[in-house]
Amino acid sequence: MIHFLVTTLNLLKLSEVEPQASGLPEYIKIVEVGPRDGLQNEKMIVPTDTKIEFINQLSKTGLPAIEVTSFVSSKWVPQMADHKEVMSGIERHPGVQYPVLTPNLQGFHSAIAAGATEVSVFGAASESFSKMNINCSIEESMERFEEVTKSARNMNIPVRGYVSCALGCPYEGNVVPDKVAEVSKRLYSMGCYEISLGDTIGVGTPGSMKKMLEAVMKEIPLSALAVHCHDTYGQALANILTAIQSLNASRGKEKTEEPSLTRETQSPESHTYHDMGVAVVDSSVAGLGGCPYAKGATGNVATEDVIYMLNGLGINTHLDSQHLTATSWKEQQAFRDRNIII
Ligand SMILES: CC(C)(COP(=O)([O-])OP(=O)([O-])OC[C@H]1O[C@@H](n2cnc3c(N)ncnc32)[C@H](O)[C@@H]1OP(=O)([O-])[O-])[C@@H](O)C(=O)NCCC(=O)NCCSC(=O)C[C@@](C)(O)CC(=O)[O-]
Repeated sequence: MIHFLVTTLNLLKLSEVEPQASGLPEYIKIVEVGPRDGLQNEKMIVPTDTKIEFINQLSKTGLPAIEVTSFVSSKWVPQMADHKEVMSGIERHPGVQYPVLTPNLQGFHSAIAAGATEVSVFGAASESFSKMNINCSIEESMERFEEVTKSARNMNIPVRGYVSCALGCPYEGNVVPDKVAEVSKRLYSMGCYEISLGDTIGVGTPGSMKKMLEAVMKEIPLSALAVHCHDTYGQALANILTAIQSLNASRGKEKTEEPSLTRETQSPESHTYHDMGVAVVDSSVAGLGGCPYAKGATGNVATEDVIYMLNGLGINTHLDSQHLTATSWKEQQAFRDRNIII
């Protein structure tokens, strides 16, 4: 409640801001990660039909992208063991992207067989986290992702790339921005159309977010970046606000090499991405989330809170926030009815 009141009070001031005048993007694309990042961390397995219903409800809210599941080993993440059933069971709405996580070629082929039309590879800027999360070094992960992006290119499947631990690692602590930039550049160069920078354990602050983005933007264009914030220390909205503000002063190259499938070709509409801040934000309804291999990390930033802030800033998301909040609430009730605690 206090959080809600504070947010409301701040937005009374922020709503007077003109997006263009203040260097904010006109439109921000929300990538909903609740069904994957949210549910992967639940203690109790969410039934497959509940997941499918959850995703079908989310599809009606106008979200442009909903991360559905991950094609990972069920021994590593039992919550995602029903990936094939979920992927093939959901209703697909025109104009909505339904990406899934694929750590290697095996996952990629299973995802495609189940009907996936977009995949995400997920690397890290920390060696220890890479080993704990996907059981290989950063270098080995890049070799696997090269295989995935090569196969994806041949099939015209867009690939998104994650860089976890962009603002800190649960095993190594501090992560230097240059390492985040290096891993991001490799993913972008191999053809990932967008790089989502993950504050996996939610330790970032506006200060560290700015420094990290400055380093990454020297290597890849702003138009290919997304932020993925967890809210462990209540910094997620402040970090997102930092990321979406104009970062012109620190921008390096606007474009290096063009990946085969760009965000513009994937977005439901064409938007202005240049001269503003980051224009893609990952979030999770009801703040679901966490990574099973990042102990202590709490949920993602709540989609409802992000939309509320962006509405107040006059930024378009093309989302029905009331419908979204109702969906989130209804899903919480559905999970509670089945004794699944969120
Ligand atoms: C990557 C592996 C598979 C390597 O796991 P491994 O044990 O090193 O793999 P392997 O190649 O040695 O194979 C061992 C077994 O796994 C199977 N296997 C191999 N690949 C697959 C696959 N794709 N799907 C299903 N099964 C697979 C393979 O068939 C074999 O089965 P067995 O013969 O023992 O029965 C494992 O470490 C894994 O599944 N890790 C997933 C971890 C995960 O999902 N973490 C959470 C997501 S990351 C995250 O949340 C962060 C993010 C993205 O949200 C951003 C942020 O917040 O920062």
